[in-house]
Amino acid sequence: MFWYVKMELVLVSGYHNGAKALSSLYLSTSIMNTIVAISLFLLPVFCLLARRIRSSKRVPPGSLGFPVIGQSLGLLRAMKANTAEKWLDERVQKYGPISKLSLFGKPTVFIYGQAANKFLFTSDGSVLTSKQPQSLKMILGDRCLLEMNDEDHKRVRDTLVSFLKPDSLKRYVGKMDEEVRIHLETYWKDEQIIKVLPLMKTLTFDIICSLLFGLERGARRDQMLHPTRTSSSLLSIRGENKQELMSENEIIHNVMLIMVAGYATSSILITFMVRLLAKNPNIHAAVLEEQEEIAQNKSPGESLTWEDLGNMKYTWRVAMETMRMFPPIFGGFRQTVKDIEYGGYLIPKGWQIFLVTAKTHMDSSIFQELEKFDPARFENTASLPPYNFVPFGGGARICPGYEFAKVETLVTIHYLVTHITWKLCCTDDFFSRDPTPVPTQGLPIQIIPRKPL
Ligand code: HEM
Repeated sequence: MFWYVKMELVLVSGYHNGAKALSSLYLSTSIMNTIVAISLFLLPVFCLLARRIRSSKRVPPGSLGFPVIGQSLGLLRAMKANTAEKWLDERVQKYGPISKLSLFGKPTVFIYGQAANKFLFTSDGSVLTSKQPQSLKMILGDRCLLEMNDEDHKRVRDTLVSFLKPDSLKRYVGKMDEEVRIHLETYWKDEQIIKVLPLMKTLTFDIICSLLFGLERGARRDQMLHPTRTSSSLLSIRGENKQELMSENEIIHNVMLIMVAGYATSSILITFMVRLLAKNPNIHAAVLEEQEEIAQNKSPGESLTWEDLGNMKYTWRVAMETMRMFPPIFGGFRQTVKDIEYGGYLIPKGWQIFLVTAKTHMDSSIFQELEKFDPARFENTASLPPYNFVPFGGGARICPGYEFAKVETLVTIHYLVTHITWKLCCTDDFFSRDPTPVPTQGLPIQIIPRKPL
């Protein structure tokens, strides 16, 4: 702008002062031209620099730490020591609710809270993609749901979810009932001391093998550990016109995902319910009362039905309160597709977002008396403000195994409370995160049979 005004002044003075002024005008014009050329060249550079300076000012506070390592070891150590909440609270105190750090080799922004949950669950693939840390990707494969987005994600998810819908689940109840009984008869007998977590992992693994992959007890189940030899029912999935709905890689990678996502989470939920019921005799008594009422209407050996599960409302509240206090999954990762603004900060394209979804479960402005194990909180779930209680995530990626997990948990707790009692044998009350919560020594308990199965 400046060069243009100056040239106009020179032109006006040249009109009044003759030839001398005219030559001066030519000189000024050529200088002006040079300035214009330089300015045109520098302007974009200047704009770029200005943008960079502005952007870097708006990236959230915090430090990216050492290259590659960043804060990964600090977080992993805190999780092992069961001090992850404290570790995160210290970050919040130091940097505020949104801060940058580096996790698993990537620049990351840590966010939490109801608004953060809503943002993550409602953002589509044009803003955030699902990308897991490299280590998880190597285990599960790059064609599993957690690595897929938009149309691809929808296609594969719709196919998988058909196996997990209530219509399919209604047919599973009898089979689940059988798996649970055989498991309890085999491992939970006499007055012995057993470890709950490894046994629950065996049970939930067996249930998935049998119900989702059609693998009955015996050597064939071991094949699931070698996915390339899998002959699961998922492999035979076809569309209405017999066309293939998923590629072979997609089937293999999602079989792996369902195995891991399905058995590692439900086993934790049931293990922590066993722990909390032992510590809260009144709640154990109320669960027993509900389950005995159902058991009394059954003839010996008759299995539970879908309708019976609908009558286990109190027991499911106990499960929800267990997941509030000890969520099997306490957070997740996404990646930005473009520069985005969140909470007044800029999160650059390609950065990781680390959202600790379950931090709202331990927010005293949402749940009173946080440390109290109180299933009554869930008597009226409609009164809970949205995006605060999110053990199964939310939005397009909400856990498709939610109903499946509910059925296996209710069936297992039914047979546990009606057939045995137990007391904790742990010498401490400790658990670490790996990344799911893991009680000391797998939670040893002394079992006392009540009545035979
Ligand atoms: C108590 C039990 C369970 C809990 C607490 C749980 C929790 C979750 C959460 C929080 C997510 C969302 C992760 C994210 O947004 O990044 C998720 C996803 C998933 N869960 Fe579960 N889950 C459980 C049981 C199961 C079971 C039994 C299955 C299968 C039989 C299963 C299969 C999956 C799959 C396939 C996904 C990925 C969905 C997608 O990306 O679209 N889960 N689960």
